[in-house]
This record gives sequence, C-alpha cells and structure tokens, in this order.
Amino acid sequence: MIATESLSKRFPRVTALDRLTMDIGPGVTGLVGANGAGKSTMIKILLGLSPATEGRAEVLGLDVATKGAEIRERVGYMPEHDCLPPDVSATEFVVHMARMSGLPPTAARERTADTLRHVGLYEERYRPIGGYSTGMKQRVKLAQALVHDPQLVFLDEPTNGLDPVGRDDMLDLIRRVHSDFGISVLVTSHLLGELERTCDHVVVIDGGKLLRSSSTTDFTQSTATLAIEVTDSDEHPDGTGALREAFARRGIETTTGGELPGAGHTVLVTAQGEETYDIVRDVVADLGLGLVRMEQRRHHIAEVFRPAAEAATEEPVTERAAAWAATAAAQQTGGARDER
Ligand SMILES: Nc1ncnc2c1ncn2[C@@H]1O[C@H](COP(=O)(O)OP(=O)(O)OP(=O)(O)O)[C@@H](O)[C@H]1O
Repeated sequence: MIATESLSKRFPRVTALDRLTMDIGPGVTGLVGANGAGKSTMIKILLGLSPATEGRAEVLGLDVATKGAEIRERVGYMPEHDCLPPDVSATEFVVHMARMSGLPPTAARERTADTLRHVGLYEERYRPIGGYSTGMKQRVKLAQALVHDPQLVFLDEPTNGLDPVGRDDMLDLIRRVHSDFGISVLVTSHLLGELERTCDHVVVIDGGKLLRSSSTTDFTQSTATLAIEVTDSDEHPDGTGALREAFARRGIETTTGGELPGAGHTVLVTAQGEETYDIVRDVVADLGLGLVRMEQRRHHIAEVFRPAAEAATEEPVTERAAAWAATAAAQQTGGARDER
C-alpha cells in the first residue's frame, strides 16, 4: 500500500523526516509518534501535497513525486485540524466533496447518504456543521474521506478532542472501515495504547526517525512474561515468597505484579521459551503449592518503550521518546498493567 525509501523532509530549522524507510501492507496501520514527530508531514508527502527533500515514496504503486493527482483520486484524507465550513450541512458538504472527487450528482447524493449513515450521522446531517459537537465534526471529516470509495484512507489524529466514549466509538468505526468495506487505513495518533486494539500493524516514529515497525501482536508479544499465582501451604505460609526464592535458587529472576490489588501475589517471570513452563510446573510441584494461574502476560505497546523512559538521559531522540512513552503510559492508567 505504502513504501518509502530513505524519505527525508527538511524545513529550514527542523528535520521533520529523517531517512525513513518503511513498507506498509493492506489492513489498518497506526503511525504513532509524539507531537512534532513528523506524522502529518509524512501524510502530506504521501498525498503528493508536499515534496520530499530526499528519498522516494510510493502509494498504491504510484510515485508521490509525479502522481499526486492519481493518488488523491484513490486515497481519502481526514485532516487533523478543524477545516469544516460552519454554514453548510454535513450532507451539502459531503456531496460537494464527492462531486469534487468526480462522482456524478446522483451517485454523489447516494454515496453521501450511505456514508453519513455509516459514520453514525442521521437527522442532524441536515443541520449546519457550525452547531455540531467535536465528535460529530470528526464523523463528517471521516465521511468526506470515505465518500468516493477510496482504496486507502489517511486519518490524521481522528480521536483528537474526543472524550473516552467518543474515542472508543471512533476507533470502532475505523476498524469497520476496513472490515466492512475492505478499505485500508493509515491512522496517526500520539497515543500508543489507543491504536493497539485497532491496528494490525504499528509504525512508531520519533523526531522523524523510524523507531519500530511491526505487527501489533509482535509488539505486544515480544516482551511477554509469565504471570504465576500460587496458593500458600502449611509448610509455606507465604507461597509467593517461597516461589520467588525457589526461582532465585535456580538463577531465574522474578518480579512481582506491580501495585494493583492482588498483584503482590503474582510472580512475573520472563518466558525464555517452552522450557520456562516446565520449570514453573516443577518448581511449584516441588514446593507442594497449588498453581492458581500461569498465563502469558501480554504487554501494552507503551510498556515496550518503558526502558527508554527510565534511561532518559541520552540523545535527544531518546529523551523525547521517553517523555512521550511516560505520557502514553500515564494516559492508560488503570488499563496499562492489566493482565489479560
Ligand atoms: N511548513 C512547515 N514549516 C516549518 N516547520 C514545519 C512545517 N510543517 C511541520 N514543521 C515541523 O516539522 C516537525 C514535524 O511536524 P508534523 O506536523 O509532521 O508532526 P506531527 O507528528 O504530525 O505532530 P502533531 O501531531 O503535533 O501535528 C515539527 O517540528 C514541525 O514544527
């Protein structure tokens, strides 16, 4: 769907994209990075609206440097900032955008009605946009990106300004753009966690550089640890403590499950492979404890970047990534350390 090769964009005072190479296939892809990471700049280059300083990029096999118009025919774009005319209704605006994309009048009206219904705007679609809530405006922006039935849509921070419920609704809607219509999606966000359940693939950029590009499951599984919970026994009134000591004797490091209620009874062990499960079974059996739970703990994406947050003294990129990972983790409070 999208391929970039050593793509750079330099403004007089800042390098917005720095030799970025990535390959994005069909599905829902998240482009994640702190404010100023270069996400919007990337989208503008991919739409052929802003020239790259260096490198190449292709969208749907079309070169962004020479085929901008063809790309924009096939790609929908939901900009980050509010850019809707306040005096016209959603219907009038989206019909206009459909006509601009080349649809004949009747088809434009039909597609507009379908698309607005799909994004959840009903009777209010006849009212002027100026009186809409932020959530409704975001839906109009999404509708105009979808109305010409594109193969791919770029959604720039679609959850901006939404409350938690509105944010969840928007994320579900984005997922359905792909599952119901087969349209691939590139969605940007500065919140790592929020794209975790929506995206098949996540690309993380910081200071215009690629930090990581991988499937969401790779992200969340690569740091998987085992969460183990055991009973106490007469012989070992503190079963959890006894378990940790037994692991220590075998040279296996453990941590506890954090500060959530009940987490003190959870022992976390880094899974080195299948044999870790066997070791846990043997250790628990030797101690004569009951095994209440042994499950793979899936990390949230923000946790992958936690080590960066703890070593925030190095180069500027790391500092920014650290501050942002810390913010992302804080924004997920309550869910970030849940065990699934
Ligand atoms: N036209 C421009 N002229 C000069 N600098 C620019 C221009 N557009 C973007 N920049 C700078 O390039 C960097 C990347 O900006 P960009 O808007 O792509 O980031 P972003 O990841 O989309 O962040 P945000 O979510 O805040 O929009 C920023 O430092 C920004 O100030």
